[in-house]
Amino acid sequence: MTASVFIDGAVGTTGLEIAERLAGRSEFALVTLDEARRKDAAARREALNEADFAILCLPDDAAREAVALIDPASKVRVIDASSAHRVADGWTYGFPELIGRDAVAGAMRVSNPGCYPTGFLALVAPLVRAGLLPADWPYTVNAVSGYSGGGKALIARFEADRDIAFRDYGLTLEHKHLPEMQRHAGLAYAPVFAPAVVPAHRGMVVEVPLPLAAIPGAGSADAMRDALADFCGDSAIVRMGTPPEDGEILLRGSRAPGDRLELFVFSRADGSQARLIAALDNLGKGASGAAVQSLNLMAGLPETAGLSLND
Ligand SMILES: NC(=O)C1=CN([C@@H]2O[C@H](COP(=O)(O)OP(=O)(O)OC[C@H]3O[C@@H](n4cnc5c(N)ncnc54)[C@H](OP(=O)(O)O)[C@@H]3O)[C@@H](O)[C@H]2O)C=CC1
Ligand SMILES: CC(=O)N[C@@H](CCC(=O)OP(=O)(O)O)C(=O)O
Repeated sequence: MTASVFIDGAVGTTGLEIAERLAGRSEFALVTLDEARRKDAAARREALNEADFAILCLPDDAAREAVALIDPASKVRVIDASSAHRVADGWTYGFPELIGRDAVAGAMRVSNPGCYPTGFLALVAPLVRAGLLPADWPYTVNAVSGYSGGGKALIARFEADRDIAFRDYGLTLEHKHLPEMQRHAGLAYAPVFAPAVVPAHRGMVVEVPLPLAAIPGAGSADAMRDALADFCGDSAIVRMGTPPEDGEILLRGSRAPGDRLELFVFSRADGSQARLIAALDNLGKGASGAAVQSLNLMAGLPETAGLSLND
């Protein structure tokens, strides 16, 4: 049977990439609103309520508005790519590797994780669960993203001003991703989060530095590698990266789209310090790839269908 899918925000950065991943798939039929009607509340209400699945690729306020347009009796199942519902009651956090594939498969309302939290949570949550990192340590997250992470507005800005070599931001220390990082890793404190943007279209590197010798109860770097490998299991999407022989992880301006998330643990020979690093595509496992993975599970299909998992 073919399921209908309405992407609200279909011409935005995330929406377009989801449509690309669904194109040509016979299991899904895309419902589209033309340019004149795509922001019309009545047209959106009808499309939202009649679809089998609605994927919200909208700013937070518009995503909340879309949910309010849904009749409680509607059969529609929702995946929200925005940050509006990531710690909200009644929503399942769409990180199947962390929350459980069955939980996502059975959910009516799924909130897609943020791109930075995807990297952070994959590194830290399994180690907290395994007792290798304490829940009450004040963690730090350093991250760089390609400019598509900021949607159409940031893409336009970076493409208009080729002189920006590095953009440090989040300087109020109140980034919207902090609540989901804290909640879904089960931490006592929100991490100190230092995000930045570089002049690459897509891709991101998320890093958690660990002064292991000073962290009460921290496990060894080897034990962390083993625990993260267990977390990856036989997933085709999340895997341990091969440590680079040249000792560097590059985010190339020409990075191809991809839906993988790769995890690394680097450490000093004396074991006193480690750096946990996650590499992903902000538009892949960080957004559109994750939404399609959850959609696949909700539709009872293999989780990797339509995803780009080539090296
Ligand atoms: N880019 C990324 O890497 C990631 C994005 N996200 C999240 O996904 C969501 C979408 O982001 P992104 O695709 O980057 O953003 P974009 O700005 O690229 O796209 C958003 C789209 O929503 C449309 N829109 C805005 N308001 C309404 C409305 N009231 N009704 C219908 N359409 C509307 C916009 O229209 P118009 O074209 O006219 O502006 C635009 O096409 C955001 O919440 C974002 O935070 C999450 C993870 C990663
Ligand atoms: C580079 C850049 O600006 N990135 C965005 C986050 C992208 C993302 O994950 O989107 P959500 O808004 O859905 O969480 C930011 O820092 O706000």
